[in-house]
This record gives sequence, structure tokens and C-alpha cells, in this order.
Amino acid sequence: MFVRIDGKALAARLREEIGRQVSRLRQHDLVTPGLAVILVGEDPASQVYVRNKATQAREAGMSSFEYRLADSVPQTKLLDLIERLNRDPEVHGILVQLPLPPQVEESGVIQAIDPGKDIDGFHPINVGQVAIGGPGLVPCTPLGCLMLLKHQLVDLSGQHAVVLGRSNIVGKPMASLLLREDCTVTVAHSRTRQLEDLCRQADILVAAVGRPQLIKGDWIKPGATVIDVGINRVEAEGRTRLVGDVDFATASDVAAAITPVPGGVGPMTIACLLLNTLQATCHQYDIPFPDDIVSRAWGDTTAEPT
Ligand SMILES: Nc1nc2c(c(=O)[nH]1)N[C@@H](CN(C=O)c1ccc(C(=O)N[C@@H](CCC(=O)O)C(=O)O)cc1)CN2
Ligand SMILES: [Mg+2]
Repeated sequence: MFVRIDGKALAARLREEIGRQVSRLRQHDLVTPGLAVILVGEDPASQVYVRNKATQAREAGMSSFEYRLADSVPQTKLLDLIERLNRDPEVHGILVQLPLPPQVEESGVIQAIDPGKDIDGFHPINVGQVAIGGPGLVPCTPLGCLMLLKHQLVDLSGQHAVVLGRSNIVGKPMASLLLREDCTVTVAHSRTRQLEDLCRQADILVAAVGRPQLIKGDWIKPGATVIDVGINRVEAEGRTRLVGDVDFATASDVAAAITPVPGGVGPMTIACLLLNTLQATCHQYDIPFPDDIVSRAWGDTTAEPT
């Protein structure tokens, strides 16, 4: 039986459980987790994502601090703000929404964030921890993908996972996380030869290439589990529609399970951001982090954050 993996519903349940944990911290007068979000410029999609992050943080009982900077902001001003937030005791998680305008150098900005408050998990210290299987903050999109995979499959050991895309935000950390689950991992990208043949060998296919509906049903192994990370806006018949990197209609005839777009990975990204904020807060206050939070939310054996 084909399964449409309902990331939207699973993310809502996870956010509810995070909210319960936040109110537990607040009831005991321990701390109110605080999330600071920095947006540079006026990219319409980024504005929506930042608004959703702030709203969902408040709904979970967290404090939310939003900083909107002009598109032309000098790098030094952005770094000064990050430095101030690093020292602010009411802020436990900091993120800078990507993409950044061309005059701002992304890696310098990411490295300015205190690794303990880097709830995006983009700082080289957290990237390194994910790669060596150590403690640290895991990037939200691959963490959400892993949770959806474990919800669907429970045990990933021995599965051949093909990750399409090698970005620092999704492809590379996704490959590290799947290796930690004892998958056999292949990372493919724009220069990979015989891409279709490779995809057909995948028990697990994670598509993060940003090419609308590139992956058709005949690229997929029968019974595979497909995670679609793509968020592509396409114009059709005078309307804008959101589609993934996977052609859902043909893929659903072949795959066992697929995440839809919208309503799959995207909502999990923001739920995992709140989870990372809770984790960062607990760590900063030496409060035990409730390791079973995902299974509490979903009532199953799904992956726990690391
Ligand atoms: N600092 C960061 N920047 C960016 C990240 C990130 O994780 N950290 N990821 C993306 C954008 N992103 C979060 O920031 C994000 C993208 C999409 C969604 C989402 O819920 N999508 C919905 C559809 C929404 C729509 O209509 O556009 C869905 O898939 O159902 C959430 C978060 C790049 N930048
Ligand atoms: Mg690529």
C-alpha cells in the first residue's frame, strides 16, 4: 500500500510535544527558550519562512526576537548584532536566514555564531560533530528527513541510500546522518553519470537538487522510500504552483512511500528548528534534554535527535 508521508501532521505533533516541554521548563521557573532570527533583505520566500519560524516559536511558548536588516547592510553590522546575541542571556538559539545578499560573506557570518546557539547546525564545529557522530546541533532539514525515514522504515540499517545533491545545508549532512544509521550511502550531484540508473538502485532516495519534477517514476526502484526536499515554484496556466524535485504522480505508482511538496519535509524543518532551540537551551542550563521527545510526540520508535 502506498504511503504519502504526512510531514505536516507529524511536524504539528512534534511542535505540540516541544510546547509541553517548554511549559515544563517555564513552570519550574527554569528558563524560557529564546530564538533570535535575523533576516537580511526582502526576499519574499525568506520573509514567509522567518515569519513562520517566529510564529511557531511563540506558539510553542518560546520567546522570539526578530531582526530585519536592509539588503545593503555591511557585514560588520551583521557581525556586531550576532556578537550581541551571542552574549544575550535571553537568547538561546540564533539563526541567519539564507540566502544572504552578495556583499555579505556567508561563511564568516555562520562562524560568528556561538556554536552552542547555532540552532541551524551550520557552524563548522557542529558540521564536524555530525560527521564524526559526536554531540552537537544537527541541521534542521536533514534531521527532519531522518525522522520521517525512521517513522516510515524504523530500521535503516543496510539500506542503499542515494542522496541527490551535495549542499552543505542538506546533501552532505544527510549523507553523514544516513551513514550513522548504517546505510550504504551514495551522494550524487550535477556531474554524476548515469544518474537514472543510480537512482533505480536506491532503497532510500533523498532528492535535494532544486530541479522541478526531475525524478520520474521510472527512475525509482519499486518499493523505495522517497524523501523530496525540493521546493520549486513553477508557472503553469497563469498560476504559480509549488512542486518538489520528484514527479509525485508517476513516482507514487512505483515507490512505497513519498513525502509530498508542500506538506512533507518543509514543515519538519521548522519543527526541528524549535527542537534544536529547546536542546540548545537545555544544554546551556545543564538541564537534561528529554531524549524521547520524538517518540513521545509520535508514539513510535522514530529517530531521536543526537
Ligand atoms: N538559515 C536557514 N536558511 C534556510 C534554511 C534553513 O534551514 N536555515 N532552509 C531553507 C528555507 N526554510 C527555512 O529556513 C524553509 C523552507 C520551506 C519550508 C516549508 O515549510 N515549506 C512548505 C511550503 C511553503 C511555501 O509555500 O513556500 C512545505 O514544504 O510544505 C520551511 C522552511 C533555505 N534557507
Ligand atoms: Mg548539486
